Amino acid sequence: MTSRRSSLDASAAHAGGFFLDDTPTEEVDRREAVLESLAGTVRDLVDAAIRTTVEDEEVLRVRDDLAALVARLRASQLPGPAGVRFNADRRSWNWGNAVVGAANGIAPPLRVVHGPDGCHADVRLGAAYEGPPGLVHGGVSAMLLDHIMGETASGRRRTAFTGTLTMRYRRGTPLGPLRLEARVVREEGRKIFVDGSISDAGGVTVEAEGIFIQPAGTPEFPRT
Ligand SMILES: CCCCCCCC(=O)SCCNC(=O)CCNC(=O)[C@H](O)C(C)(C)COP(=O)(O)OP(=O)(O)OC[C@H]1O[C@@H](n2cnc3c(N)ncnc32)[C@H](O)[C@@H]1OP(=O)(O)O
Repeated sequence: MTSRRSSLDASAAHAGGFFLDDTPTEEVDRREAVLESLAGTVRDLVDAAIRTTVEDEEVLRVRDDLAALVARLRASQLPGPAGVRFNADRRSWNWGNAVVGAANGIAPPLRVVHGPDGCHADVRLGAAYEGPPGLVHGGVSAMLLDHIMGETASGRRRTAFTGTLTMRYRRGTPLGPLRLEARVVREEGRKIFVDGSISDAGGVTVEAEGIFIQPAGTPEFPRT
């Protein structure tokens, strides 16, 4: 069994909530791809577990097989959550993040695209995100908007925490392909006002307004 502590345990410096890590970008990219492939299978597992109709005995056998696989991954673990890290190239990674974490099988995951006028992301939500029958859970919609709006406020250069997030659910958001959009409306000192929305093929289903705050004393910190 190989153990992989390396520099992922290092936290020699700290900038705007990000921890400096001396892992080279090439190794970060390689490891991220490996964890991402595992998370994809975990996501598939969650969907399969929700929708399975196999007999009880088979469900229990699969449970036991999975417990053995969990024990293999537990053979070497970080002491706590994955956190947010960056290296000397300013490559940042947050593999456990609830919305975009590459290693997080319960993250959709959202792939946020930064553009000149804000951010957008295309995502397909399946059975694991259901609230009302066939529709996205309202809390999931809020979580995804919170993230993309927060990333829009941060603009990959500063830390911005959600202060207030106001949601307007205009109609049910169907499971399936969706688009999220967010843009900065205005800034007042450390306050960044952001609008966001979720749309399906028929138009906007959810609108949100948020006030994101740059915590006092956090430096600007450009990153990729
Ligand atoms: C790159 C990754 C992006 C990820 C995006 C994900 C976004 C998230 O989920 S963040 C997690 C959820 N949010 C949190 O946990 C935040 C918890 N709250 C806090 O940390 C603090 O209350 C924080 C940072 C919001 C404000 O703290 P602080 O910097 O001390 O604020 P403070 O100095 O009192 O106020 C500064 C200004 O903001 C305003 N303000 C403070 N809190 C709020 C609030 N909750 N809502 C609206 N405005 C607020 C104040 O009125 C003040 O305005 P003005 O300058 O006009 O008087």
